[in-house]
Parts: sequence; C-alpha cells; structure tokens
Amino acid sequence: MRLEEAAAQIVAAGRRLDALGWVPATAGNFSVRLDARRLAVTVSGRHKGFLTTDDVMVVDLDGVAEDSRQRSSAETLLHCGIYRRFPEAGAVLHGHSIANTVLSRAAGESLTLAGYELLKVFPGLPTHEAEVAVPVVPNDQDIARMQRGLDALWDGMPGGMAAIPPGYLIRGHGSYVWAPDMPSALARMEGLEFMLRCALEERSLR
Ligand SMILES: CSCCC(=O)C(=O)COP(=O)(O)O
Ligand SMILES: [Zn+2]
Repeated sequence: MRLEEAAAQIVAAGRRLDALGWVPATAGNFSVRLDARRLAVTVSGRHKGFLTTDDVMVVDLDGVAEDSRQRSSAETLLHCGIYRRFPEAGAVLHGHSIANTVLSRAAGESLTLAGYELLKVFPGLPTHEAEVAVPVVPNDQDIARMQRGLDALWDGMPGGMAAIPPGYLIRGHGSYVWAPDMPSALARMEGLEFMLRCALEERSLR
C-alpha cells in the first residue's frame, strides 16, 4: 500500500477511536503494513484524535525509522512483532479503553469471552456458541522484553497459528488487535471492546 493511503486510514482510525473514548490523552497507536519490510506507524506522543498525515511515519520490521529525525510510537516493537509473526496482518490498532484497562487488571493470564454474537468478528467463529480466551500479558516499560514474552506465549499456544486470537490485552494498559486491513481491524477492535464493556457491566450486576 502507498504511504499516503495508509496515513489517511490511520488518521481516520484515530478520529473514530477518539470519538469512542478509547484513546484518551495521547494514548493508543496504529499502523498499516506497506510492504514485506515496512509499515506506516503513528509518531509518538501525538493525540490520536487530532492526527494529520504528518503524524504518520515509516519504520522497518525491526522498528528502525526511515527518517531518523522522527520518533515512532513507544510501542512500535509490538506492531513489528505482530507483522513479523502474522503474515496476514495488514493493520494494527492499540487503544486504552476503560473496559480493557479495568478488566485486564482483574483477569488472570487470559480473559474468556463466551456466548456473545459479536464473537463473529474473530476469524473462524461462525456462531455465538463459541469462546475466545484473549491473552492478558503483564505491562512492561521495556517493550522489547514485552514482545519477547508475547513471542514465547504464541510459540507455546496449542493449535498452531490459526488458534492464536488476533488480539491481546496488556494488564492495566490497553488492547491490541490486528486484521488483514484497516476496516477489518476497526471492526475487530469495536467488537472486542463491545464484549469487554458487556463483561464489565455484567460484573457490576453481580
Ligand atoms: C499517555 S499514553 C502512554 C504511552 C502509551 O501507552 C501509548 O499507547 C501511546 O504511546 P505512543 O508513543 O504511541 O504515543
Ligand atoms: Zn499504550
């Protein structure tokens, strides 16, 4: 994909997720795969609801910036980790919603979503009669170390690549989702966040 098109998609995604309240302050980061070796990713520290195409830059799959004067997202290596592992990933979204933050603090090593119609946003689930165990990983300011932990987790998951859910939660921090393209990534994030919000509300009813 051309950088201009990717940047326009990222700017629009920022507006959408800001309208939903999932990227408060300067939280969140987004990316789109450009080709086999490069991705377009948000510049660090910008408010994601007010992005312009100048707030999107190019890095390689090791997180090295094409233009060394620009500083990419502090979490760039998590985006790279997804594109490196999942060849079908074309867009990655990260947000900090209240639901993902609160539930990830309370959860164990995964958070199971079961019985929701919106489970169909995940691949290979044609019915609500299913469950997805969304991994919950520890937060860590050392992002390279966090990515090594994710790689170890994915390596150890039974069922191979197809069984790995296209998203995870970072405890007390936020969610990551990915999909083949930006519209699908937005749909997955909205679906995941809807189910997390439901789970949170169900807990408050108990
Ligand atoms: C104020 S949010 C703290 C950093 C973070 O978690 C985030 O998602 C945004 O960081 P970035 O460097 O991508 O702007
Ligand atoms: Zn974050």
